[in-house]
Amino acid sequence: MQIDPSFDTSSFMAVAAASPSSLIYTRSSSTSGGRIPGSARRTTAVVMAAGNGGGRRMPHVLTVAGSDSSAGAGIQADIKACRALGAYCSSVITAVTAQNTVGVQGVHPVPEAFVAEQLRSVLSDMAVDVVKTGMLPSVGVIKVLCRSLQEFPVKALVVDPVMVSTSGDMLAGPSTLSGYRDELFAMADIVTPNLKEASALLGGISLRTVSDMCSAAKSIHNLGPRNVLVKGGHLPDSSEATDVFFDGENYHALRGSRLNSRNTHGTGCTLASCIAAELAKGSPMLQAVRRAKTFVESALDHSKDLLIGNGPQGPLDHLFDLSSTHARTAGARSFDANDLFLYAVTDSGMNSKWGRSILDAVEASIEGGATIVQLREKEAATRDFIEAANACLGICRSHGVPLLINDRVDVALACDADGVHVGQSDMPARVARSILGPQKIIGVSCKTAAQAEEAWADGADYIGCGGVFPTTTKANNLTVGLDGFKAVCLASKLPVVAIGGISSANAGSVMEISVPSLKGVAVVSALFDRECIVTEARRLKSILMDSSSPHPKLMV
Ligand SMILES: Cc1ncc(COP(=O)(O)OP(=O)(O)O)c(N)n1
Ligand SMILES: Cc1ncsc1CCOP(=O)(O)O
Ligand SMILES: [Mg+2]
Repeated sequence: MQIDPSFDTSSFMAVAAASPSSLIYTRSSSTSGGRIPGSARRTTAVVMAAGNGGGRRMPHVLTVAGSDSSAGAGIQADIKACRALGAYCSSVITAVTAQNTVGVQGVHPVPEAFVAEQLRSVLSDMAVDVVKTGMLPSVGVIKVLCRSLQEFPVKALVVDPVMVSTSGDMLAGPSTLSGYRDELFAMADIVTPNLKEASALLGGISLRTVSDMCSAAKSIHNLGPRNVLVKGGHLPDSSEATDVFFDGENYHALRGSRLNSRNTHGTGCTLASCIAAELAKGSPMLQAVRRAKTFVESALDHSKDLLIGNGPQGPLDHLFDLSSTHARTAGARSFDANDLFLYAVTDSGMNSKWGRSILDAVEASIEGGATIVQLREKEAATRDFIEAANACLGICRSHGVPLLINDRVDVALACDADGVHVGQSDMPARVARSILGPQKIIGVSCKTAAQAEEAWADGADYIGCGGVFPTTTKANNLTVGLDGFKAVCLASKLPVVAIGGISSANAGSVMEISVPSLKGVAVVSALFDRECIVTEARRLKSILMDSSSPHPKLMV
């Protein structure tokens, strides 16, 4: 164990506390310094063994970054952002900074050997999924990190090449550029420079347009990372905040509106941490980037009237959703409309045709990328339905995928599913809402703008609109066609998922109508009446990803 020479070792000592699971640092005049006594190490090991016996795993991000005393950026932002997206975040501190909403008043780097020790402590024990880097104050720290990652490989590495703070203060000198370019980038799954950082990495070139950003993304990609996101938040003369994502083949312009707010401190750290959290949860890269961007936009919006500090740059409230936990009891709901992206609806007839259990079918759809599952079991006896729903819930919960029950509010209640989907001849959404309470998800089938308006007024969370195309899965179902579907999307105040006759052959044409309320497609036969559900789900997802970019791909 390393001790910082400036640390007053005479006044602290590590002792094993009476409670076997904790180590407490107490003030003492002993000369045993900061070393963890052998007995304490053994105690820790015993607890570790006991703790590994079973239980719930959480997606785990390790942030390697600097501490920001104002808690708007750095380690503090990373921990809050990861938690907001459902990931655990451990932290290795590379520097302690004194900063506030005015600027950075001081930087105190942590000795490289102690960064190495922190890395070893976390990586050797905690089953980290994704490492995210922020402020790396020296080439030495970068080298230490690379060595640690070679010794303890993780699933993904997200590199935010932090150099300058939002206030314009230097956080890592130009000497770190070679460390990024020659060592770290080759190990990175994604690098997320802003315009200034991209320019610095490329020798100071000027970046003024989206086309410049594409060229910069390509040049940075040539340095080794698998993906590059150049953030254009500071692009001059633009009313939009366009980021360019490059995966080595395609460029995606990810557009968002530029929000006028004083509270933007830490948005870069937050974005990279959200990407890391999404990757840790299993999202593919582009989806992780999109979700991260959506989260940052929401956090910016929720924080625009926050008053913290007297300087020009205030922090975000990353945990704004906690306030809606209180609001939820008063009516607001927890529902992420992005979950409608690839909506899998089960069919027992198709499962028996292919000799599959409902459990295997649901599991395969999730493995292939389904983002929400609906059990539509028209023939099942109530008891069997509840049993199947309980089993499917186990799978869905372990993957963070919501599970809805079609038609049967009683079954949803019995198994505590995430919600229900009801049609125009099922229980009215208003009644379902009063029975299920404010936190459950409620979807309603709508074929007209008037029905969409009613669903909204009844307190639904989303609408399913179709059949967009003819289908044999649902008898006597009226087809609304792409035009009818688009009209409902335009009128709907709720997010919309398309349904009816959708397959990999036409999913692109649905998403390309590009109305903001359209969030995804719901499919039955295109997944469950196929030989390999995983393959079909993957195929559909990749079509959806390619066609649902807010703006067409930019090819340069
Ligand atoms: C997502 C989604 N949209 C529409 C439906 C159809 O529901 P409904 O109109 O009640 O018809 P049935 O599915 O119950 O036959 C759906 N299930 N899911
Ligand atoms: C349940 C439902 N509601 C409207 S169309 C439909 C069936 C969709 O099935 P498929 O995806 O096989 O066309
Ligand atoms: Mg129904």
